[in-house]
Amino acid sequence: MSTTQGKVITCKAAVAWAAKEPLVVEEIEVDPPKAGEVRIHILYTGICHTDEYTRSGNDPEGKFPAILGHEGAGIVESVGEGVTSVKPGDHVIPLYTAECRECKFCKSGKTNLCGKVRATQGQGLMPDGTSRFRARGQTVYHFMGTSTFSQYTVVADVSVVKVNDSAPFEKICLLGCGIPTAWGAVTKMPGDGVAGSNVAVFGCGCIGLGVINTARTVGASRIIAVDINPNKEAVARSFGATEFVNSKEIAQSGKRIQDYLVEITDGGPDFTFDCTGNVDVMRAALEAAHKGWGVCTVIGVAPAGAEISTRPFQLVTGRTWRGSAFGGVKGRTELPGLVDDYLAGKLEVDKYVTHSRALDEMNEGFHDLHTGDCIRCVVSMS
Ligand SMILES: NC(=O)C1=CN([C@@H]2O[C@H](COP(=O)(O)OP(=O)(O)OC[C@H]3O[C@@H](n4cnc5c(N)ncnc54)[C@H](OP(=O)(O)O)[C@@H]3O)[C@@H](O)[C@H]2O)C=CC1
Ligand SMILES: N[C@@H](CCC(=O)N[C@@H](CSC=O)C(=O)NCC(=O)O)C(=O)O
Ligand SMILES: [Zn+2]
Ligand SMILES: [Zn+2]
Repeated sequence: MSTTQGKVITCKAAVAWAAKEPLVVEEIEVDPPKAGEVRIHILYTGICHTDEYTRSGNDPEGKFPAILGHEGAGIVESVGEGVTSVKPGDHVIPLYTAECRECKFCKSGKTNLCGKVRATQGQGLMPDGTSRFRARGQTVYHFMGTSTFSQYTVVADVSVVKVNDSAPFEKICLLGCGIPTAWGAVTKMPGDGVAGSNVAVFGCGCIGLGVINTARTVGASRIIAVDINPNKEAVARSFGATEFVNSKEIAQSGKRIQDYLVEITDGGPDFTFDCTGNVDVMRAALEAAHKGWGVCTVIGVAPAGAEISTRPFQLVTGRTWRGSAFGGVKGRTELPGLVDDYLAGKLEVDKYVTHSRALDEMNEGFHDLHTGDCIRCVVSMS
């Protein structure tokens, strides 16, 4: 039994006190897990663009003060009553997409979206409607059911998965979001799959590069990377892109990027992916997709109030617009296998970690996201 079991833990966390403000690394109090909950000692966390999206005030579900972070890995410190799926000492990854295996969504076999804790998660609360975090005497909200920017966090038992304990935490934290999101968006494509097809990927950040890498792994023919930053060409090619298009240059030449892509691919790529969160890009990605069968997958998360539009004719003429959350991956069922694949050298992870930071440098880590050469910044929480 751990010496902290059943007690309030005082530790450090990066607190987002208000939208648009830098995070403040300070002492917080973390309550013990209640029934059906798990308290985790977080060792490493990645910073995803979605954390920045919420910090910046663009998330309609954003609540403040909050502890952000959803791409972490750590060790179970203690469990609440009735928890049998994990135990103290287990190496785990928190899941922002829960998997209860009992709800209508889980039982449908059609989606990875679980309904068990999603409503309270969106309110920044645990399933009983309360928070386990306090700072400066105030209640602090949870985020995405994970809050990995704290040295200790509490999650629902359906929102955590035990993984192979020989895997390095500083790498497998990326299995909490970026890697499965990209991997699943490609490998779980409905229909005949992406092998042998032409693909266009808009946005060459962690997600876009992961989509490119997975498309290469499954045997796509042409993989066209599209970004506004010319420096992304080399990195996109190193992840498997066969071509690079600077969409800013295409626009400056007076052409729409979708028309250009249709032109150079004899009718359009078979599969396109938005990995930017920009609704104009989502439209271009849909309209670039091949008439009759092209499929556009939206992965990017758009700001509050933004809406997508296109002429319905684009859909009438056989293009499909779909979306993908956490790559369609069922975390408790599939993440252990993905971690094992990483350990077996079958799944790329290391190459995405370009920057490392200490917890006290969390804001510098957010700054890294905007430098153009950062795929993922991993923060050491100790
Ligand atoms: N659906 C899901 O489950 C998930 C969604 N996401 C979302 O996916 C998106 C990508 O995340 P991530 O890879 O971490 O973010 P990044 O910011 O690292 O990557 C986005 C990339 O898109 C580029 N870009 C921006 N505008 C355009 C444009 N008009 N045309 C082409 N490229 C453009 C950016 O360039 P520059 O750097 O120059 O701005 C950057 O290279 C985000 O919206 C994120 O919130 C993330 C994880 C899971
Ligand atoms: N809170 C936002 C929506 C944010 C969103 O779409 N999140 C993605 C994961 S992004 C990870 O980096 C997701 O999984 N969505 C499914 C879900 O159930 O949230 C808003 O309200 O617009
Ligand atoms: Zn994310
Ligand atoms: Zn469920």
